[in-house]
Amino acid sequence: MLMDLKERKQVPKPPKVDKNHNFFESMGYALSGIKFAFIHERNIRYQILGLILVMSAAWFFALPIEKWLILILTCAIVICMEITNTIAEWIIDLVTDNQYHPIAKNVKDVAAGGVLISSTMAVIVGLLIFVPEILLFFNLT
Ligand SMILES: Nc1ncnc2c1ncn2[C@@H]1O[C@H](COP(=O)(O)OP(=O)(O)OP(=O)(O)O)[C@@H](O)[C@H]1O
Repeated sequence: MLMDLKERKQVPKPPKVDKNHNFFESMGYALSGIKFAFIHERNIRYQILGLILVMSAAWFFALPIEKWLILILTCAIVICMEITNTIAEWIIDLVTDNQYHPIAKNVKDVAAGGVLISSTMAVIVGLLIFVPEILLFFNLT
């Protein structure tokens, strides 16, 4: 009887492939997805570091709420585009089994283009918001 229980404990749970049954289950898998992306994607780590630096600078310059909102939304767009790019890369690698395909190239290039556009816009937004603050801080206006 004791042996039975011990053996049963060692049986690995089958991988989950059905739908989530409640909000907390969905949340748990979403958080593990973020953790996985953070561990495996260097760019996401850089972007989260960038988010922390931008938020610290916003706090340092005591920016008004409107500018906080713009910065938060801009950072969120960049991180979400990076996550979309990561999804595209993994799906392509899964489907092509890492073999060359011209459509796979287009999908990956377009996804990377989305990241490039959002990051470029984020840099412009950052310059527009922070350059006047820096000039004011050093009395250069
Ligand atoms: N299966 C494939 N078929 C055709 N081209 C591919 C394939 N896999 C990758 N490529 C090409 O190589 C490029 C880099 O792909 P890769 O998956 O390494 O992205 P990455 O360098 O990890 O991107 P990131 O810098 O966003 O993490 C793609 O943009 C694409 O042009």
